[in-house]
Amino acid sequence: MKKKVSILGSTGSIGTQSLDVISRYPELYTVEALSAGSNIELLAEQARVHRPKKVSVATKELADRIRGELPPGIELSFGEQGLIEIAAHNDADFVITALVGSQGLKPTLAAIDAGKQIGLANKETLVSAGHLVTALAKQRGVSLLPIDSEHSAIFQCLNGEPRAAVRKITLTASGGSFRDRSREELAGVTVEDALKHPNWSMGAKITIDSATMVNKGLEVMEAHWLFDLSYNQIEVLIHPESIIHSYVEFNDHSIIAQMGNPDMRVPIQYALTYPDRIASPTEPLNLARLGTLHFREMDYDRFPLLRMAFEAGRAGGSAPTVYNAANEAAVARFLRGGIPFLAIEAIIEEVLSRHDTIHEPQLDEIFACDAWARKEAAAWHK
Ligand SMILES: NC(=O)C1=CN([C@@H]2O[C@H](COP(=O)(O)OP(=O)(O)OC[C@H]3O[C@@H](n4cnc5c(N)ncnc54)[C@H](OP(=O)(O)O)[C@@H]3O)[C@@H](O)[C@H]2O)C=CC1
Ligand SMILES: CC(=O)[C@@H](O)[C@H](O)COP(=O)(O)O
Ligand SMILES: [Mn+2]
Repeated sequence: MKKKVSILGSTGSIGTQSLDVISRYPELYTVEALSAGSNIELLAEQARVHRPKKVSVATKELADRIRGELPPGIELSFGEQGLIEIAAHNDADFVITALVGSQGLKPTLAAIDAGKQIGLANKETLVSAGHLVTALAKQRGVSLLPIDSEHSAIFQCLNGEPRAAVRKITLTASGGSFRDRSREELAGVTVEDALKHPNWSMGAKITIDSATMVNKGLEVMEAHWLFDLSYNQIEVLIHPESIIHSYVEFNDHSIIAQMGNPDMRVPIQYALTYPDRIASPTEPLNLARLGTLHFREMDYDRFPLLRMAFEAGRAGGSAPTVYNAANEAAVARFLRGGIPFLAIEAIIEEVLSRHDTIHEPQLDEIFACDAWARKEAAAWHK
C-alpha cells in the first residue's frame, strides 16, 4: 500500500525537499494534501505535478487568487481552518509538519488527534507545548518521527539500544553565520550577512536562529521532549562542518554518531521510510576527501541565548513558550530591518524576565503566553 502524505508548509525549504524525496518514489508515496502560506505560484505548480486532493493557503484573498490556477477537483481552503484540513481532515497516513513557528501547534495537535503519524520538522511546536504534544501522541499511539537533522541523528543512534544505557547526547552546532566573529563584531551585522549559513540552505527564520544559537536552544528543548531526557543529559558542541549530525554516549563510554553530508533529504527520507532504509539520490559522504573534522567547546558567553534556552527548558511550564514566541517576534523585526542583530538577545532576555512561569499550562494558557510574549517583543525598544 502506498503511504499517503500531507505536507504543512509544502512551499518552504523542508516542504519542497520533502516533495523532492516523495516524487522519486511514486511506487511508495502519494501526496494527499498540501498547504502554503503566500507562495501561491509554487503551490499551484505543486498541485499540477503532485495532484493532491486538498490544498490550503494563508488567507481568503490568496485562495481567491489561486482558485483558477488549480487543476479541477482539488478542494481549497484557507487560514487556520485550512491548516487543520490539511493536517487532519483527509486520508493521509503521514503528515510532515514543515510550517515555521508556533503557528504549527494547532494543526500538529489536530493531526495527532486524527491518528496521523508525524514527520516533525516544526520544532517550535514541541518547544512551545511539548508536554501537551507528547501526551497526546502517546494517548493516540502516534509516532513523532524527527526530521530535524540532529534529532534524526539521535533517533538513528538510539535505534534498538537500551534507553537506560544512555549517558548523554550531544547536539552538534555549526556556529551559524557569525561563528568566527566576536560579540563586539556583531554590533553592525546586516540581515544579508546573517542569512548566509555556512552549511545549510534553509528558510530565513531558522537561519537567523542558527546565527543567534537559538536554533540549538530550541533543539535542546526538542530533544528533551522527543527522547525523554533530562537537561543534564543534553550537551552542545560546535562542529563547523555539520558532518556529524549528533551523537549518543552510552554508559560504557561508547559513542554512536550519525554522519553524512549536510542534506535534509536524508532525514526527511528516513522519517518517511522508518523503520526501513531505501537508496537515496543524495551525495555519499567521502571522509578521505574531507580529511579533517573540527570541534570546539560551546562558549555560553559568546552565545548567551543558548544558556537562556537551557534555563527556560529547566524552568519548564510556559517559560519555553515565551522564549520561543519572543524569539519569533524579535527575528521577524530583525528580518524587516527594524532592529539590530543583538537586540534579538535583549528582547528575549527582557521578555523572559517579565514572565511568571505557569507550571503545566493548558492549551489556552500556552496561546495566551505566546500572544503576550509576541506583543511584548513587538513593543520592545531600547
Ligand atoms: N530548512 C531546514 O533545513 C530545516 C528546518 N527545520 C524546521 O522546519 C520548519 C520549516 O522550516 P523551513 O522549511 O526552513 O521554513 P520556510 O520559511 O522555508 O518555510 C515555511 C513554510 O511555512 C509556510 N507558512 C509561513 N507562514 C504561514 C502562514 N501564516 N500560514 C500558512 N503557511 C505559512 C510557508 O509558506 P509560503 O512560503 O508559501 O509563505 C512555507 O511553506 C521550521 O520549524 C524549522 O525550524 C528543521 C531543520 C532543518
Ligand atoms: C539542518 C538542520 O537541522 C538545522 O537545524 C541545522 O542544524 C542548522 O544548523 P546549526 O544550528 O547547527 O547552525
Ligand atoms: Mn537542526
